[in-house]
Amino acid sequence: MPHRDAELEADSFIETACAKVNVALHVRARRDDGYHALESLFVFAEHGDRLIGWATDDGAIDLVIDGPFGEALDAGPGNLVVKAARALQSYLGEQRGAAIRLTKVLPVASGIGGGSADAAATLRLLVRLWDVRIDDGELAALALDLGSDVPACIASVTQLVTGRGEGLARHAVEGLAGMAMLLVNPGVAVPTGQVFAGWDRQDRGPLDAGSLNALIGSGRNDLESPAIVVAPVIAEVLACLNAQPGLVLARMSGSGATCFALFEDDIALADAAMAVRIAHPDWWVMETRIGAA
Ligand SMILES: C[C@](O)(CO)[C@H](O)COP(=O)(O)OP(=O)(O)OC[C@H]1O[C@@H](n2ccc(N)nc2=O)[C@H](O)[C@@H]1O
Ligand SMILES: Nc1ncnc2c1ncn2[C@@H]1O[C@H](COP(=O)(O)OP(=O)(O)OP(=O)(O)O)[C@@H](O)[C@H]1O
Repeated sequence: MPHRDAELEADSFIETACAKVNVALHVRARRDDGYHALESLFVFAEHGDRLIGWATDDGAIDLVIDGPFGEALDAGPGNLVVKAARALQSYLGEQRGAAIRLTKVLPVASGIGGGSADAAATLRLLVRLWDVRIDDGELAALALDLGSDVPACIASVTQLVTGRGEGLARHAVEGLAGMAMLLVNPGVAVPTGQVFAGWDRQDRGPLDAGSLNALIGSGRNDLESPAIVVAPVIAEVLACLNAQPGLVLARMSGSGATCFALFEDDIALADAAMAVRIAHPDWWVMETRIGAA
């Protein structure tokens, strides 16, 4: 029997788990629950991990992982895809299961929320596969239980995010959507908790996300310094990006180590991507653009 391309099968659904980028990330306070109160502008890249899924009748959640960063990940119960599926099943009392293939394109533990985006994409995928309805607020609560970045990854559009990650407001900034963006990771996994623990507890003030100029001029990533202590190579990535012609902004995303660079146009983006790849062939480089507001 000829091999059928899985993507052509009528009963499968596909979701993209787009990379999250914190254009600015202001840490305002350490909360009593140990988490930090943030103010951050989240944007999403047009590219990310890919999930394809089929509904099954036996209640099992079967995950297989491939892709360039697939080997770094276990497909067992600790995987955020499996955790998200189990959480939704138990919330819904759902008897059906799913077979899911995750193609891991984004580096793991890298500040661009790959795992969080996978968890959110899994929730979206299963809601479609199982044809179930769930209230937005209930879905957001399920998502927050899986990780602070997961609620914002459900909609994967530009949002102003506050609190630990639970305060979400859609927030278009003129000029941002469609902007050429380079993501660069030097290959060092940086644990989020360790970076927050290194924050010096100095509140450097609120985020002004009113315009691109404000985000560039007065926006910060307060986790940059503690992340550089954990992974000094981040400073090298930033220096390399800051030296590229046509640059609009270079900054670290999340808790690192991935840094992003926004460019004036596609040519500057392509030139910078090539320059970084030649200078640092071992770094991960992705050319993309900022998705819809
Ligand atoms: C740095 C960001 O990526 C910015 O978008 C997020 O705040 C982190 O989100 P995340 O990776 O989903 O983080 P979680 O899995 O919820 O938390 C990992 C660890 O990071 C720390 N953490 C996380 C979020 C937050 N607002 N304050 C924290 O202090 C906590 O020590 C927590 O145990
Ligand atoms: N499907 C998954 N993809 C990536 N990481 C996963 C996944 N499942 C579990 N994990 C675990 O989750 C942790 C965080 O992964 P993730 O890639 O989301 O980090 P991050 O990019 O630093 O996120 P953030 O920007 O939210 O801090 C890793 O230690 C990883 O082992």
